[in-house]
Amino acid sequence: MSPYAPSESVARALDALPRERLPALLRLMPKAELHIHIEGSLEPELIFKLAQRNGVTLPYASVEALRAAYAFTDLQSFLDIYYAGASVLLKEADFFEMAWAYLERAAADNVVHAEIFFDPQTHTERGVPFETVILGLDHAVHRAHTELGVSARLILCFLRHLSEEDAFKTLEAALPWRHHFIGVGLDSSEMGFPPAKFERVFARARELGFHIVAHAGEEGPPAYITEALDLLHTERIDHGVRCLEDAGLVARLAASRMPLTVCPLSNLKLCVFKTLAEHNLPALLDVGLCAMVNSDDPAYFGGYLNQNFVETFAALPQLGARQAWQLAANSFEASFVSDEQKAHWLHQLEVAVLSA
Ligand SMILES: Nc1ncnc2[nH]cnc12
Ligand SMILES: [Zn+2]
Repeated sequence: MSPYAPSESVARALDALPRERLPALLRLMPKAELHIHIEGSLEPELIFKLAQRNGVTLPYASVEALRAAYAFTDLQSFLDIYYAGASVLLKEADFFEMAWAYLERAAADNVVHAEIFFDPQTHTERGVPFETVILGLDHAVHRAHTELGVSARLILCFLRHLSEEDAFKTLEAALPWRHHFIGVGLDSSEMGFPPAKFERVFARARELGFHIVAHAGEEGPPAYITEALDLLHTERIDHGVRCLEDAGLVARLAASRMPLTVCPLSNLKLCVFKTLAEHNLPALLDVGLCAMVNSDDPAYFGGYLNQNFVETFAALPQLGARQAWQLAANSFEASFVSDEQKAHWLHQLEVAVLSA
């Protein structure tokens, strides 16, 4: 059961909202974004600008040619282009500019809080120091707080196609900047790289006091979700949409209010679901799971957070104002902030519904 059910007056307002006013509510309601890879917010225009500034040659002739290559068949076909795009990031100013652009877009979508993934190994293996990455991102995070009123935190992700030893080295190299990130995660190619491979490095991260999240059940089987829970002791599951294939797992996730950071447009573009109309988000909510909507890699998947909300609700008539509330409330519940902060945003959500 969600601890954030709407009050009676808010429930009445949600039930009375005409369907044509739903997109406006989705846009204006405050929400948290908990699954966004900052390298996945790098727009083609910025890729070309940074390539020119840094003297990096791209295997695409133009912005249009690059965009035309965004026709993915699965996760790996996307990751190949995503890592190529990230190769233009060399200087602290580049990381700042990328994160600032995302945070400005997030603010425009009424995102009041973002927990942002970054992939240090994508950069350190090209010779970019960890310090360059973290200082650029941290600068944008601070500026977003003062200039945009958006709170943001960073989560360091290990690439699961690399070794656990490499992840250990990355964690140790990051420790001088440990106050600049709040958690560790696990991303990149899922199939064939089960969470078990990273059990020891996540144990070390937990010992150090970091929050723990992991991608699981995006393309991989429900067993990977169970492993992430049992071996990595995750506090959230990123994606997790394949959990519905295992009824026992669903009962466990629901009973523990384990958050699932669902990314509908990502699932569509990576062919996890053939159409948005077939997405299982309504089913996830119906069985009582703490799911919410996120953009994953918005520059590659056709939209930022509000676009994800609006397109998903347009495709799925089962999703109405009650579900909009639930998804926003779940995003606050699942965030790594204080209960006082969550209560504050929930109040803002009530105000937004009553004025919609
Ligand atoms: N959707 C995704 N799954 C796994 N790794 C990723 N890295 C960036 N986006 C990702
Ligand atoms: Zn992701």
